[in-house]
Amino acid sequence: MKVTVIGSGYVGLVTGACLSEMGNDVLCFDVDHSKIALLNSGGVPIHEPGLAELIHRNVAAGRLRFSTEAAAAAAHGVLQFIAVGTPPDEDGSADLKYVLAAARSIGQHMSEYKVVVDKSTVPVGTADKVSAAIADELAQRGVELPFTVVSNPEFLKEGAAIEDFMSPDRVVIGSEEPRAIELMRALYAPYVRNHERFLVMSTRSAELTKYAANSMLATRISFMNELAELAEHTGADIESVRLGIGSDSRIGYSFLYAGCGYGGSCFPKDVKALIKTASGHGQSLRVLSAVEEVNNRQKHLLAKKAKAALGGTLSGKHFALWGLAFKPNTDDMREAASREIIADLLAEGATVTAYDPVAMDEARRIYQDEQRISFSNHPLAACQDADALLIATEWKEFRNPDFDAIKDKLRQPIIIDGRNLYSPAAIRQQGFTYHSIGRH
Ligand SMILES: NC(=O)c1ccc[n+]([C@@H]2O[C@H](COP(=O)([O-])OP(=O)(O)OC[C@H]3O[C@@H](n4cnc5c(N)ncnc54)[C@H](O)[C@@H]3O)[C@@H](O)[C@H]2O)c1
Ligand SMILES: O=c1ccn([C@@H]2O[C@H](COP(=O)(O)OP(=O)(O)O[C@H]3O[C@H](CO)[C@@H](O)[C@H](O)[C@H]3O)[C@@H](O)[C@H]2O)c(=O)[nH]1
Repeated sequence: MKVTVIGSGYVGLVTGACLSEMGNDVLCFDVDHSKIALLNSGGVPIHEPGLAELIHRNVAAGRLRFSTEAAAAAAHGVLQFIAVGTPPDEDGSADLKYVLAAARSIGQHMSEYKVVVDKSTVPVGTADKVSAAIADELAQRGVELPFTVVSNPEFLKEGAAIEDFMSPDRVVIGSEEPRAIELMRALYAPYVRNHERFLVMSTRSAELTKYAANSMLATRISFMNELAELAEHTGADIESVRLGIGSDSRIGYSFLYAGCGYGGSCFPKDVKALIKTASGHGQSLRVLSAVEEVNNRQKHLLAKKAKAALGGTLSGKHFALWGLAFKPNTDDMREAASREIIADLLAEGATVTAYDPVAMDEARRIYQDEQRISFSNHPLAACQDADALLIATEWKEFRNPDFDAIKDKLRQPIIIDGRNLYSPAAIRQQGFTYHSIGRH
């Protein structure tokens, strides 16, 4: 099938690469000329396991191309995927300017039937706005052409994006138009082996499903983070509690890890946007507001623990920080807990040496004007003369470090672990003062 993907960011590239892998003829379009130039010269702008290989293979096979030509993009696919960003507005609601610009671009250039697929995460009612934008462009051109707008939210996780796209838990299609539904069913047939996992519903239900999924997952995390605090007060261990409740098949183990807060380009923005959608309808989402509040507090916890561990002041102290990405296997630092931790430490007069296996280029870009943070190419070297080691991301390589070497490097053997990587008893036996989340 001929497919155009509008937006060659995280979701656009994964979508384009995975659709071409199954034999579709895919054109990825982006208004960012430097990004397309990079892709056309064999580069891949994001770190995602398996993505570069997939892109290179399908480009070589002639099934995947990149372009900045809006007219060529609109002409290419009968399916036009919109996968552009929906960042938060100043008030927290999703900013639709990129989505509507993409819709208008289709309307300006299309010359035959198109199925326009909203893959971006968009608030309830956006499919109607996309429809109106395309219809408006067609009217301005004085032409009448058929098109259908379908909602097809994306549920991939960064770091496991290819696998999530290739073997999805479900594919959600919001449409009531049989022709469009059949095209989508044919496109996704190789990926969705269990037909019950191809869920067709109204566009509005599909749009809300995406926010509901992310909000539910964020709720589980904040719930556990709040209980972790209670565990600290009461002498319970949040890890034991996680195992105790996760073994109930109605609850399950996923997304119950307490830590230094959820980040990334999705949970914080989508929780905010859903709260905003509800308030636009005169409804207050009280549970979700608490989820956000708990998460905001959680991101400040590591600096608070560091301050308490170092006698009540951070001024003049130096810290090693392991982990900058918002989670492992990505270089993405959007809304990462590390950013709040760094901000808190610097604000109180401390300095930081940070290490991350893949996010250091991104961090150097973010902190290019900041003298009080430096970077080390080795986790051990980052610990040199630090008053404590802080851990913000659970990269695999942090799980079994050389504790003796860490102790030699640190000024004081203090570890403040925002991801509960080590056994508190074992690490204390090694001579460390160890602070984690919700454990003793
Ligand atoms: N990143 C994720 O893990 C993830 C997962 C599921 C859903 N989503 C959602 O998917 C959407 C895209 O997210 P992302 O992380 O890929 O964003 P991104 O910021 O990585 O990429 C967006 C791309 O769209 C391009 N763009 C903007 N306007 C354009 C236009 N008019 N025409 C062509 N290209 C245009 C930008 O130049 C950019 O390259 C968002 O709504 C996001 O919430 C993201
Ligand atoms: O038990 C847990 C699980 C996750 N996290 C944190 O939650 C954040 C988000 O993690 P994750 O969901 O794995 O990453 P994303 O790539 O942001 O993926 C989420 O957001 C995407 C964009 O909408 C969705 O498509 C995915 O289904 C959804 O999982 C990260 O900071 C994690 O450290 C925890 O603190 N505890």
